Amino acid sequence: MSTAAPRAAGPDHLWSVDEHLDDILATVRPLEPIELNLLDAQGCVLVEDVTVPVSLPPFDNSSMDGYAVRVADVAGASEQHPAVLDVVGDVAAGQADLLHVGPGQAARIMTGAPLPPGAEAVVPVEWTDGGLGAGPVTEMRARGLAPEGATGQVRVHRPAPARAHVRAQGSDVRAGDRALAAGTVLGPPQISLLAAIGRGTVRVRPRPRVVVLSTGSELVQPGEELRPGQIHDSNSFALTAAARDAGAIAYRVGAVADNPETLRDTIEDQLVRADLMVTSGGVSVGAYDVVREALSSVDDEDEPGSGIDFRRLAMQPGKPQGFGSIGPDHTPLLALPGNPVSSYVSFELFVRPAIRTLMGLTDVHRPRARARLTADGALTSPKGRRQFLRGRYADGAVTPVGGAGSHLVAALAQANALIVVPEDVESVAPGTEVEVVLLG
Ligand SMILES: Nc1nc2c(c(=O)[nH]1)N[C@H]1C(S)=C(S)[C@@H](COP(=O)(O)OP(=O)(O)OC[C@H]3O[C@@H](n4cnc5c(N)ncnc54)[C@H](O)[C@@H]3O)O[C@H]1N2
Ligand code: MOO
Repeated sequence: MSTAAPRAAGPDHLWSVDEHLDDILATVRPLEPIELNLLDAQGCVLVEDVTVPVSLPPFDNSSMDGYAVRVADVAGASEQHPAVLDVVGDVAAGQADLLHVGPGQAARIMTGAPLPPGAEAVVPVEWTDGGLGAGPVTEMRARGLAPEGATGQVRVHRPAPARAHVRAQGSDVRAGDRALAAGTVLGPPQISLLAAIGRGTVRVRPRPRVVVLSTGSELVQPGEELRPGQIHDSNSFALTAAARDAGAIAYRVGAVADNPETLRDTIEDQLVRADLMVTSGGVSVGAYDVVREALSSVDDEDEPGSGIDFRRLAMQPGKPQGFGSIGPDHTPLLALPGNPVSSYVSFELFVRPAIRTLMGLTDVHRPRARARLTADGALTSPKGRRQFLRGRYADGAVTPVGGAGSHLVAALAQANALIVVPEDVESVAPGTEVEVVLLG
């Protein structure tokens, strides 16, 4: 990451959602490319043009289980007047020593096997008697059960033009072609192609390593009993899952108690495996808001250029936020508010684009759509705040789920979209067209 951008805004500045996002995206830079094994490169952005070294298919081969024949030998063949050919042997996929098919001869051939010299076409086994001397068959008999199938005679019931059922060398890609362009995101089909052309490794931008840690002395890990005043830590799970969903390798650090020294030590310990750090909680104005307390002072003599800026945003939920960099490598850190819906919405709007920028993706944002609001009554929204309400989107309509409260995790679990209510809108009537962020 480059040195944290100087932040001109004063402490009283109310940041817009876009200003905060711009600040993050202006600071976070794509990770340096590395060479990765194919499967480790899944979901990553390719940084090299990949050239095909050897044509695909590498040789003419059969697309059917059948018989490799000479066109003249099967011309005019029918079930009443079959072409009777001598079977010179089998050609299986992977076979290197090939038989020669001469006039009046056929080789039994399997799908993917090289077309043997002399043969010009393949007739599927269903067009023959399979060497059994009766009518048409539907399949070959297994070699172990009927070894005699590789010899004897076969009756062919239909003619075949030259190259019938033959997949030509280079009909897929040719040596020297560009298989994939730099900038391609490697999904399963692209990984298939790379493997097919023999590439075991590729040069890509790696998945960012994201360390997620939650703060709060009230937090207990799921599976453990709650004592009075305690709640289960859900944010570290939600944010870790969301980071993975965004493409990151995410490490969840269990909840850290509200103690600034412990928090600073924990963050310093984690920096070694982090390309990005995400914290939840402790960014508001309370006396126990540990992230703010511990990291406000990080803009220190040890790490010039580092620092976390705590700010208020004109949004709801997600008003208090922290952003900056930390440690010798200026690792970017986003400090999200603790309310579960606030932290999740903040992730979607700010952390996800940061992760995808680190990956070198150009498409870093969730898709958006216009939708007709379906609701029992008008939605209300605080003046001067961009509100992100949870909703269920389908077929061009969106229905709010739950209210605006940023503790409503059950409603969040029902949502598949965020309804965006702009800063200057205080009421939205049912039937109005609204913007939605599709959560996928
Ligand atoms: N006087 C003011 N109080 C608050 C303001 C304000 O402007 N003035 N802002 C409110 C807003 S908005 C938010 S959002 C929260 C943010 O608070 P913090 O980031 O300091 O978060 P905490 O106080 O640590 O926790 C808030 C809430 O969330 C629960 N929580 C925290 N971590 C987790 C977790 N990992 N899993 C589940 N739940 C978690 C925590 O128990 C609290 O209930 O501040 C408001 N206050
Ligand atoms: O902004 Mo807080 O995130 O409204 O609950």
